[in-house]
This record gives sequence, structure tokens and C-alpha cells, in this order.
Amino acid sequence: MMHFNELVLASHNAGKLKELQAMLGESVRVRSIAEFTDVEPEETGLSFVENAILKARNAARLSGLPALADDSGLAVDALGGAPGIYSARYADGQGDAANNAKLLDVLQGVPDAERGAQFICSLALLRHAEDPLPILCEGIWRGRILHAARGEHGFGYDPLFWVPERDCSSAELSPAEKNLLSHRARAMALLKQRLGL
Ligand SMILES: O=P(O)(O)OP(=O)(O)OP(=O)(O)OC[C@H]1O[C@@H](n2cnc3c(O)ncnc32)[C@H](O)[C@@H]1O
Ligand SMILES: [Mg+2]
Repeated sequence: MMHFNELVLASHNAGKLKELQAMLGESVRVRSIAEFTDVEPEETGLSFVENAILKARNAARLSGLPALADDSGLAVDALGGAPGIYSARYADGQGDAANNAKLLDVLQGVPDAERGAQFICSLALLRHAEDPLPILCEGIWRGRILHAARGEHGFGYDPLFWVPERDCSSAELSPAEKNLLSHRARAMALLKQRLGL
């Protein structure tokens, strides 16, 4: 078991930060990487876990604090797991709306039965910049890609992700409900267990 009073969240994504902070609750004082830098490290890894470690290591180095990073994305069955680790860059860095438009476009005409997908979240926690044994946890959330956007909550691909267990899109869930069900929630539950939180 391991405990800190403080850690830095190595993400520049406001939606993610809000969710991670809500899930950590009062258990630890959370600082943002934005206090230390505006520069985002290049995500050169070929897997979620490599990118999560890379982001956490960069943040630990810059802040001198333990660092938690989240690398996540959407893997669509009919696309062989794309956009996957490239989810944020799917429409060449034009942002969430462009990513969602591109996904709807490439899935045009694909029937519901073939629109299965999963959100994936890989969390990496490093105690310090040279930590040789990061704590790694992952979570997967199965669903299906809708034919049009629904809902106003969440961020990223949430309006296009159908949640079978609730019969609505991920963007139609309240933030509290998404934080009980999501890929990020599952990964964070494992991390909290590992930390004894
Ligand atoms: O790397 P950081 O700074 O954390 O921020 P980012 O937005 O670039 O994050 P990623 O590199 O991990 O890319 C994640 C992509 O997957 C999407 N994504 C991840 N979790 C999601 C969720 O819970 N709901 C909707 N989209 C999500 C998100 O919108 C991005 O396009
Ligand atoms: Mg990123």
C-alpha cells in the first residue's frame, strides 16, 4: 500500500480532469499539470499504457510530485479497433466535433449489429519521475456507436456512445452515473484498491 497527500494529474483535457477529480474525492490533494506547463508531451507510444506512462513521467519530472495520467480512447469493432490510441487525433487535431463527424461518416451504412465499440482507459501512477514500477490499471466499457449524436453531458465521443445497460447515450448520463459505469471509473476503482484508498 502506498499513500500520498498530493499528486499531479497529467492531463490537459478538462472533461477527463473533472471526472478523475470527482472519482478521487477528498482522498488526496489534486494539482493540475497546467500549474506547471502548457506544453503537452508528444504521445509517441503504440499502446495506451505506454502513452499513460509517458505522460505521467513527464508530469512527475516537471512537478516533482507523484503523477497520475490517463490515456484513453474509443475502439470500434468494425474499424479493427480504430481510432484507438489515435482517438484524440482522429480528425487531425480539429477537436471533438470533427472527430465525431468523421466517425459517423466512416460508419455510414454500417448496421447496428456491427457497430459494437469499447472505451478503453489506461491509468499510470508514478511515485516520482524515475519510478521503475508504475502502478497500472485499466478499464473497458462496452457499447455501440449511434447513428447521430445524443445528449449534452460528458465530452469527446460521449454523444455517439450507446450505453446498453442504461438505454441511452453516454452524454445523456448524469456525470455521477457516468462516473459509476465508465472505463475510467473501472480503472480508477482498481487504482483506489491498489492504493488502499
Ligand atoms: O492526453 P491528455 O492531456 O490527457 O488529453 P487528451 O484529450 O489528449 O486524451 P487522450 O490522449 O487520452 O485521448 C483520449 C481520446 O479519447 C476520447 N475519450 C476518452 N475518454 C472518453 C470519455 O470518457 N468520453 C468520451 N470520449 C473519451 C477523448 O475525447 C480523446 O479524443
Ligand atoms: Mg492526449
